[in-house]
Amino acid sequence: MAKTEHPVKAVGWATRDPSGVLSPFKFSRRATGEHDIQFKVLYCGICHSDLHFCKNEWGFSQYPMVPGHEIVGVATEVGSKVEKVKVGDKVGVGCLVGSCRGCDMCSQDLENYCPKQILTYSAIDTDGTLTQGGYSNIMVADEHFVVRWPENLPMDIGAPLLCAGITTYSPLRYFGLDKPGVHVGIVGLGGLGHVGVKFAKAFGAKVTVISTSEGKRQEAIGKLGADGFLNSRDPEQLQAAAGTMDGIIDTVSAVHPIVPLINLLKPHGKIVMVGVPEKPLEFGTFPLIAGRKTMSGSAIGGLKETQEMIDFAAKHNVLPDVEIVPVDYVNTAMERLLKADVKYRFVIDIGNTLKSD
Ligand SMILES: NC(=O)c1ccc[n+]([C@@H]2O[C@H](COP(=O)([O-])OP(=O)(O)OC[C@H]3O[C@@H](n4cnc5c(N)ncnc54)[C@H](O)[C@@H]3O)[C@@H](O)[C@H]2O)c1
Ligand SMILES: [Zn+2]
Ligand SMILES: [Zn+2]
Repeated sequence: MAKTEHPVKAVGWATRDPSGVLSPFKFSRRATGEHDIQFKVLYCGICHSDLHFCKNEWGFSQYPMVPGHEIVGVATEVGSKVEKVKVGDKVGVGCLVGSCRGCDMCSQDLENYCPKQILTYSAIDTDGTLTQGGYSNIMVADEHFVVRWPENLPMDIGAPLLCAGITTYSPLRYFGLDKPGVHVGIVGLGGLGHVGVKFAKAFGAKVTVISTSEGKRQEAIGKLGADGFLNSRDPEQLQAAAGTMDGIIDTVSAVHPIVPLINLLKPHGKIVMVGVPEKPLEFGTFPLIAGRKTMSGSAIGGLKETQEMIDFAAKHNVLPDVEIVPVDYVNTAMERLLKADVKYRFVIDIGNTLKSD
């Protein structure tokens, strides 16, 4: 029988069932092991994956669930063998808290593709208990899965980099969309999309935002620095841009047409799916065949690359646009997220608004 009680008392906001409604929740965290870092959570971003998970839209949610995988705070206790940080240092945890550390993927710093990876919440930990995420006052994780937080990076604004940041940074890098001279399309201007635009611009690429919301045109170009904007509901605009892009990162969270996007690619162009709609997408193969195009997917990033991404963001001032909210606003935030009514990421001010008793 799995042990369910740990010695460290914790509080958070959890959902108990696929209604997805979150409410205060008392639970426990394990004692700090020799390789562990325990930290006081100060900020946690709200990712659309939290919403998919809360409502069991992917079919593998485990309850009760404290979501949150864009977690930033300050180390309060470190195990005797921890080398990465000391008490008082700023730290972050993203989507992963464990992996096998020995497989082919792990040995290439790709813990994100380890078959035994352990997600930050809604997963079974090595001791048989459920992992719980960052909508909580305290966190503990093996130092391997903890990121050192750069001194000059604000913790509130920077928190979304731990998922939205790495999820766009990693495919831009891996698929060679990280240099001047390449034309990158970013589909969906939400949490992931807006950070993707900022990273692609920081790499020197030409960036076109592809969105269903005409209202985002001005902001995409004027504020986020995109070079162009395509309204994906306007076939004429899409036709005019056909065959112009080297790569596309698709961040859309719901079912949407793919063929018009594939048509935007040059021959040998690549479309990388990072959004995870709850139902399958449909597409014919002709648009891929014509021009030997590639369709791929990408999941977050390994820990080495996550640290590299955070350091790059701090150095090049790649900062998410956030709306900071108190923890008791989280259900409203989820409703607004579903309606794409946020510019562009909610971050919960855990440190100042989550009561610890
Ligand atoms: N691959 C990964 O590792 C990874 C990591 C994080 C998030 N995700 C997934 O990426 C997706 C986006 O996450 P996010 O946090 O940026 O979400 P978000 O809600 O902030 O952004 C999603 C965007 O998609 C747009 N959109 C929604 N429905 C649409 C439709 N039918 N047609 C066109 N556009 C539509 C919204 O307007 C919004 O701009 C989610 O599915 C999330 O689960 C994947
Ligand atoms: Zn996420
Ligand atoms: Zn592994």
